[in-house]
Amino acid sequence: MTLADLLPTLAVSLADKVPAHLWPDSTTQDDDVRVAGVHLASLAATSGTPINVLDEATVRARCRAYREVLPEAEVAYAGKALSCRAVLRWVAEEGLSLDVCSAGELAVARSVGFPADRILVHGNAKTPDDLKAAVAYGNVRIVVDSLDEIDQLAALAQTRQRVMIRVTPGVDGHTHQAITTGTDDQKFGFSLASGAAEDAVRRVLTHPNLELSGLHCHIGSQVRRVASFELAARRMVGLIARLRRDHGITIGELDLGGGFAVPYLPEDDGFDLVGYAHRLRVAVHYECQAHGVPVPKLIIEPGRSIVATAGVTVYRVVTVKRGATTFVAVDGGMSDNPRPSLYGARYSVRLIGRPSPARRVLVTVVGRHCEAGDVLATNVLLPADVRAGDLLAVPCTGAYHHSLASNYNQVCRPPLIGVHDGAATVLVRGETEEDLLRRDLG
Ligand SMILES: Cc1ncc(COP(=O)(O)O)c(C=O)c1O
Ligand SMILES: N[C@@H](CCCC[NH3+])C(=O)O
Repeated sequence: MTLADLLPTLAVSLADKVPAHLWPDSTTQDDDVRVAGVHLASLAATSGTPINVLDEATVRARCRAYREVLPEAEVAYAGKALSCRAVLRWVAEEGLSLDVCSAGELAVARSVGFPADRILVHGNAKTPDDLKAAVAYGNVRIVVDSLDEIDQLAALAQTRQRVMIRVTPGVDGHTHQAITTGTDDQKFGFSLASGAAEDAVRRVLTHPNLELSGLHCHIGSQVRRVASFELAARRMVGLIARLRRDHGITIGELDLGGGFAVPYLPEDDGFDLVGYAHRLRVAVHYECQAHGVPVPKLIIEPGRSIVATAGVTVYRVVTVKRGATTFVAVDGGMSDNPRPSLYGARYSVRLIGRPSPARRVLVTVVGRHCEAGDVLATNVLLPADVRAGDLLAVPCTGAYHHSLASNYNQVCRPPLIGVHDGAATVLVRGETEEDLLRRDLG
């Protein structure tokens, strides 16, 4: 065999290997992808497709990484990224707290006995049911987001209720507009610049059954720039100092939210967690010293970065249409992953389950839904002989996939399958048509 014979094969195997940092920690790649020792193609053969696969060890490792870099902080997992009993048990066991944003997320927390004093309840428009569920849970912290909510909560609370105030610090996270939450003039929080945040503090103080335990801000999701987090932290400490000066209040807890970016594409850098922790600590301590206020207990709320790279989705190719663009259509789509249509999100994709010596070509992977915008990945390299029946694996699907999934076109939501030590366990079963029909009382 000559080198020329070998080169295409070499190129093929290199092209197929989506870089390791996009997969769960335990992944090995050859013709197939194995996660925690489980062959994804075999799993797809037995479980059907699409499937969302989740590596327990990766979730636990990310939890530990946050606790290690900021041991003095409370780390609250933002359950909106992926909320199910198993994941909440894992994060509870790893010593994390939990951020929930609805009565439904609280119900999942309750079902695993998540400790109340480690729960933070968010939401810009908490319904009366959300507030009742939060109060009934007992000893949670409720992050209030409007003057209406403050009064409603005060009317509901039987005993003293701990609250935090969500502040909009006027900081741009430089992320997609739909997930930018720290700038002024938007639906979340009380603006710092306009004085609304101080008005909210005053309102809380008028209610003797509300106890102000801290301040909160969250500048957005998939934020890469540490400088944005730093700026938000500095502004929040400035507010803490003003509250002490003008109202004699000492703020004990400062929650700086989540939003830490993860890589989705080979060229994406990972988030510099160690650098973040260092710069945040320095910024908070420096500002506190400058203003002469005690350093509050810090809280952070990572969601995506705890679960995103722990997840892989496996689809089966239904059909391939070759034209100016090659459309590879799979058996899922915007119902299990609306992120490309919502945020123009991009993904890496690879063929699994069979070797292919064919040259690599640029294709667009699309879903099965009745919308031209139902695209999963544009311009990804797949073997030119990709065909119906093939399996495709998409990494980085642990966050905001299972939790954002819908039943569009009456398509059943896929199962969530946990993998650990060579074993696969169904964590959340896939929906069936009976599930869908059970709700339809017509
Ligand atoms: C209040 C709050 N905290 C934490 C998060 C978690 O963000 P991420 O999943 O980007 O870490 C969010 C979502 O953006 C949020 O709204
Ligand atoms: N759903 C968004 C993140 C929302 C963040 C929650 N506040 C995403 O997939 O990127």
